Amino acid sequence: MLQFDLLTTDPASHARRGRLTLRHGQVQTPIFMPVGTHGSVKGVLPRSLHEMGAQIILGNTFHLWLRPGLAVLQGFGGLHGFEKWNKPILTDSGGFQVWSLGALRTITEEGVHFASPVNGDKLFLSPEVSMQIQTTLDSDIVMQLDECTPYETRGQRTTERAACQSMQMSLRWAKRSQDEFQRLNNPNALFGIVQGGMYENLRAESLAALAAMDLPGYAIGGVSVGEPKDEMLRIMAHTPHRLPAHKPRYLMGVGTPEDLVEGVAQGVDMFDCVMPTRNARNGTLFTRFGDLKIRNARHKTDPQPLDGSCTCYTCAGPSGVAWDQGGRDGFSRAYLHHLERCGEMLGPMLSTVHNLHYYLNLMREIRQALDAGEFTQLRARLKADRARGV
Ligand SMILES: CNc1nc2cc3c(=O)[nH]c(N)nc3c(CC[C@H]3O[C@@H](OC)[C@H](OC)[C@@H]3OC)c2[nH]1
Repeated sequence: MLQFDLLTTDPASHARRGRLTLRHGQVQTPIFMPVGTHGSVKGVLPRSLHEMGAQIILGNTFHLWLRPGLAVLQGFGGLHGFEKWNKPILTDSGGFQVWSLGALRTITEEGVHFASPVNGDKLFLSPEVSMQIQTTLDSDIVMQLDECTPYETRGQRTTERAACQSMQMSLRWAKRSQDEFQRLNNPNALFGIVQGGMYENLRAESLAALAAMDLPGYAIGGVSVGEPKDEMLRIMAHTPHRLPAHKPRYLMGVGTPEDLVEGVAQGVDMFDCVMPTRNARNGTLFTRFGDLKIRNARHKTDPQPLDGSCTCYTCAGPSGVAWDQGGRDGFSRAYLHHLERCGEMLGPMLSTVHNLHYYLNLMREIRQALDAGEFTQLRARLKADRARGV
């Protein structure tokens, strides 16, 4: 079940404001979706996710299938009951993780045979098995099983012929996913995934075939897989706005704050990326004026918060009043630098709250600008601010 209401479209770009209604609630778009691969967004309490305005989070079929396993998840009625998240969840099909297993797997038309990296068990993942797992997880948005076409194969750029064969198998797997999804009477929403490598003609073929399947939503896969930035931007400029306008569009695995703004301008509604959470754990923080490395000695005595305009708990404390507005309840860069240097758990926790809040707040600002017809101005201001440097 999914309803997508298109609220406004920007006259000067492909940007649009929308609202997704799913079984576990509504999601305002454009939206960023925090990644919770193993059933938790690393280092963040669910209550903090609610406080910072997270509307939907991700889970991962592959990892959850291996651990804790379907029997455990079944006992809790699925992932919502297990991880105590009562808003929407999107789960990936598991294909991307199996691909990253490299030598440990054999791909056939039927599906993928591989050895569990957890305990060595011989496992088999097919479109049908992926649908069965995601039905047990009871996620609001289910991704088809696809093959994420690699950007390179043995150091050589993937050829058009190889990308075509891979894309066509993903189309056959989309059909098998849809048939199984319907056979299981899954009440949620199945998304197709556009492949085609870095070849616009193949992307067009993939999206036309998927559009004809009349799926509730569509993702653009096969990007953010190590390709040069200009290649990703080329696909981002080609594919999203060619997808059905009245269906949600999800760009998988993207990206930096600049990529999100550019993606919205190209017509993307939904994003996921491990960057805010993963970078937080290695001390790279996003701020309005650029990225900041908290381990750098220059922060040793700095009383300012990470970002003077930020109202997150890390920058503005319990009062939520930003430093620039006179708030002095936030944690200083000196303190965060100290925690990082000592390897204190609280360091990555506070950094993750800030980075996720930064991404979610960026999308909130974009939605507000689209509502006010000021997206072009916001896009220009964000670009200039981020280039200023911290
Ligand atoms: C980082 N760049 C990136 N390019 C991607 C391309 C694809 C793709 O073509 N097909 C599929 N099915 N998934 C993709 C994914 C998602 C990875 C999942 O893995 C987890 O993030 C790492 C997360 O699981 C909670 C996410 O679920 C949506 C990509 N991620």
